[in-house]
Amino acid sequence: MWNATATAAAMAGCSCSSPFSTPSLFSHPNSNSNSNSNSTGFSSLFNLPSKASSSPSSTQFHSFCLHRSHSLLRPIAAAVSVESPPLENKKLLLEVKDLTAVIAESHQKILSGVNLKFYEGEVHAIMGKNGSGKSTFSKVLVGHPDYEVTGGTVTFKGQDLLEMDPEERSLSGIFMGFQSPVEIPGVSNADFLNMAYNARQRKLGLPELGPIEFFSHVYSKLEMVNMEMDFLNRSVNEGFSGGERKRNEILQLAVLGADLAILDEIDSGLDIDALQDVAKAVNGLLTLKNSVLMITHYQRLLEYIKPAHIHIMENGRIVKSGDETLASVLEKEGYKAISSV
Ligand SMILES: Nc1ncnc2c1ncn2[C@@H]1O[C@H](COP(=O)(O)OP(=O)(O)OP(=O)(O)O)[C@@H](O)[C@H]1O
Repeated sequence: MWNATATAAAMAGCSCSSPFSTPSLFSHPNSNSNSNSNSTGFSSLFNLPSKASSSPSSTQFHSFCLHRSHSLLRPIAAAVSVESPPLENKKLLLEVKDLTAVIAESHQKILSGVNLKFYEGEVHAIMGKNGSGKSTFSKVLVGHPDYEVTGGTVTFKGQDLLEMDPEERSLSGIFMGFQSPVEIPGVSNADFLNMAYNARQRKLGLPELGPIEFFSHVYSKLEMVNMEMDFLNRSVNEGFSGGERKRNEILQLAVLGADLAILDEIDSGLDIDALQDVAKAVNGLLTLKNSVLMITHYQRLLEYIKPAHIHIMENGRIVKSGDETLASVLEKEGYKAISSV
């Protein structure tokens, strides 16, 4: 099922019915919270004008996906890679083997045998021509219902990811930041985040946070992405500019956390300052355990968030992998320099 955790997970970068937008996660206003946050909400607590209500319905969350985990995040400087331990000490985070997938409705093949190995704490980037399958790959990882896996395996933290529904994927620590973040009219950003956070806490058997405690948690994250407090009171992504939506995705990631954050074109539509803010925030979330998979068309993002590995996708599979020099070759010579055909 695609639910709030999924939504949250998806909003944090996924797609739809479970790790991110699950209705079940939002359907317990009187659950065992230490704060009754769902019924009170940020708006009333802080006297913010109530532009958005605080009661998202399950339907509102159904078209999202999302992500997250709540690992502790250690800030580091922007444009600085986390120093990796030697390979033999690294733990395998994600292993994709011969993954094939089709569009569920039409059975059109999009992924034709993706292979990828990802260790904890690593940053990877996937580049490739328009339509090569990058977004499809990321959506398949979070369990987007538009796609059907037809072959191959995906192991995440030692578990069969393909056996999990989208919400379980989110709860297991995958977050997806979408290329086109979805609006949730009538639901304030703060209440959405608080509910998504508490939904995850509930699922993990951890204490929930009421509006006041949650405000402290979210306030420092706002600073991280250089967003004004007013954004907390606005409906999720409604009326946000393209750049504000991208910042909001990273805010969700910062609030919810993730072992693996998948960021689909997080740099698109960002001005130079916003790109630096977003990159700094993402770098601030990296630890020896937290990992990022970026999808991008541009080398400039990779100048701020340094990937250890760059992969080129073509016709639904990874045709070349290398270090950052691959991005420089692409920038100078285009995809013809590395095309497999
Ligand atoms: N739900 C869908 N319905 C129809 N076609 C789809 C669907 N999802 C993906 N496709 C098609 O699959 C191909 C790969 O799409 P995808 O979005 O994964 O490419 P991409 O590499 O992310 O492209 P871009 O760089 O332009 O974002 C495209 O031809 C796209 O039109």
